[in-house]
Amino acid sequence: MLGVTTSESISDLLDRLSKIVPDYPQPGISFKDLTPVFADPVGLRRMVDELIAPFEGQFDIVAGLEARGFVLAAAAAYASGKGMLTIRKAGKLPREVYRDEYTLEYGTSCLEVHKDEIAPGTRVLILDDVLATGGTVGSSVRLIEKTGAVVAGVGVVLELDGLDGRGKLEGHRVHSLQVVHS
Ligand SMILES: O=P(O)(O)OC[C@H]1O[C@H](OP(=O)(O)OP(=O)(O)O)[C@H](O)[C@@H]1O
Ligand SMILES: Nc1ncnc2[nH]cnc12
Repeated sequence: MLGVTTSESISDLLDRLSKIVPDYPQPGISFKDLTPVFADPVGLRRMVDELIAPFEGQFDIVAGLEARGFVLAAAAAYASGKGMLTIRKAGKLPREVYRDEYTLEYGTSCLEVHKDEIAPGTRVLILDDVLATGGTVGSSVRLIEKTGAVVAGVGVVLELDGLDGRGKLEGHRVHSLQVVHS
């Protein structure tokens, strides 16, 4: 297994591979960089497997949130034999969209989804790398619900404590692989 013992916990694996970058992208923000985990073959597989395991049999499609969420969602959709719902930043989707503006830890943004991408009632598993204020995932929940689909659950690799992202997702099942101090 490429030098990684199978007994290593996901938390230890994330501690070993991820990087913390102080004052990025703004002073005062402690940025949790998961790109080294994406780059590691065992790391990527472990993250994806552990994100989808609690939701097995409970979702029809995996939603990926641009940009880092795409990495996890595409791999998870492939691994579970499902498709991926593409949720993009504003202005990138070519057909009619639902749009939702939100704030996140270091600014404001806007997400969009194609209006006709999924049928009403479709059970959607949302995956992203980091849950901070919950602005991004909360926005995705609203977009998915606008299409008439149903949020089956939310999976994130890192949940930053102290920012109450979970509080914005009341009524939804949130599974995080590691809770970290922000
Ligand atoms: O809980 P929140 O406060 O919303 O923060 C979490 C979001 O912030 C990051 O995305 P970012 O918008 O920086 O975009 P990127 O994936 O394109 O780097 C991260 O990938 C999450 O989607
Ligand atoms: N502190 C942080 N590190 C990485 N991604 C983030 N998204 C929002 N806050 C973040």
